[in-house]
Amino acid sequence: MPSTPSPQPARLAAPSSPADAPARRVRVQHLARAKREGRRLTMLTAYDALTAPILESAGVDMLLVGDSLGNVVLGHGSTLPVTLEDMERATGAVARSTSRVLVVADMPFGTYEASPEQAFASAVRLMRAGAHAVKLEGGAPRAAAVRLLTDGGIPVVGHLGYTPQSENAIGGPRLRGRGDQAQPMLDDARALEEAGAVAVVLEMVPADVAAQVTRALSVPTIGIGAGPDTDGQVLVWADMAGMTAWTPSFVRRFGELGEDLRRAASSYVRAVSEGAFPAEENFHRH
Ligand SMILES: Nc1nc(=O)c2c([nH]1)NC[C@@H]1CN(c3ccc(C(=O)N[C@@H](CCC(=O)O)C(=O)O)cc3)CN21
Ligand SMILES: CC(C)C(=O)C(=O)O
Ligand SMILES: [Mg+2]
Repeated sequence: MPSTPSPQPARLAAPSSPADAPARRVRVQHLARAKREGRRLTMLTAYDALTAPILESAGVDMLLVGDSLGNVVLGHGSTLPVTLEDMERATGAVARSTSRVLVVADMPFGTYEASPEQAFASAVRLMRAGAHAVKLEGGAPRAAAVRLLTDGGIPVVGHLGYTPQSENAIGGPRLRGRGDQAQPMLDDARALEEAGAVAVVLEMVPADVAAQVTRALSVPTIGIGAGPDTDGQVLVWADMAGMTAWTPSFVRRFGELGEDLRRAASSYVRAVSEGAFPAEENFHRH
C-alpha cells in the first residue's frame, strides 16, 4: 500500500470550535431589541462566495455588500462607477454562500436619488438577488424613498456622515457633523428613523456626535470611524484582515492576509521553478 497520506480537505467555511459558532441570525425586526438589550452588533463587508461563508462562520451579525466593491474588488478610484448589475452579482454570491447572516446590499450611486420610485425599482432588484435589506446614503432628502421602500416590505439602513457617493458635492473623506453640523446630522438621523430605517451607519463622525445620535435613536447606529459609543461597528473586510495596501486611520488590521497570500504565492512560484511541484502525490503516472 502506498504510504502517502490523502490530502486534508480544506474546511475553511465550517465552524470548528465553539468560538467559531455560527451567528444567530439577526433579523431586522430584532435590531431595535438588540439595541435595548445592549448587545453590540458586528458588521463586515463581503463581496463574494469565497469569503462570505468564512465571515459568517466567525459569528458576524451582518454582511454588507458594500459599494466599496468598486475600490476593493473592481479597481475603481471611487464608488461612483459601481453599477446595479455589479451589486446584484455580488449580492447573489454573498446570499447564495451564506445561510444565517443578515445580508445588507448598498444601493449604488445613481440608482435611488432621482425619486422614491426609482429607489423602489432598484431596491427590488437587490432583494431579488438575495439581500435582506438595502442601504442608501443621505438624510432627510432620502426620507420619502426610505418610507416607500419600508412600506413595500424592503428594510432600509441609512448612512450619514462621510457619504462617499457624494464626494464631488461635499468634498473628500474627513470628519462630518462637527460644530454647527451636529444638529443637522441629528435631524437627518431622526428623519431616517421616522421614515422607517432599521439602522443607521455613521461614517467619520466625531465620537461625541455619534454618541448623541445613538442616544437620540431607538434603532441601532453602526459606526465606522465614529468612536466607541455606537450600537455596532462595521469595517471593510479586506481592511480588517490586512489585505489592502493602505487603510483609513479608523481601521485596525486584525490580520495580515495580504502578506500571507503573497508568501503562499511566492512559495508556489519557487516550488514550480525548482521542479518541487507537482510532486508524486499530486499526479498519477498512469
Ligand atoms: N478599502 C476601503 N475601506 C473603506 O473604509 C472604504 C472604501 N474602501 N471605499 C469606500 C469608502 C471610502 N472610505 C474612505 C476613503 C478614504 C478615507 C481617507 O482618506 N481617510 C484618511 C483621511 C482622514 C481625515 O482627513 O480625517 C485617513 O487617514 O483615514 C477614509 C474613508 C471608506 N470606505
Ligand atoms: C464602509 C461601508 C459603511 C460602506 O458603505 C461600504 O463598504 O460601501
Ligand atoms: Mg457604501
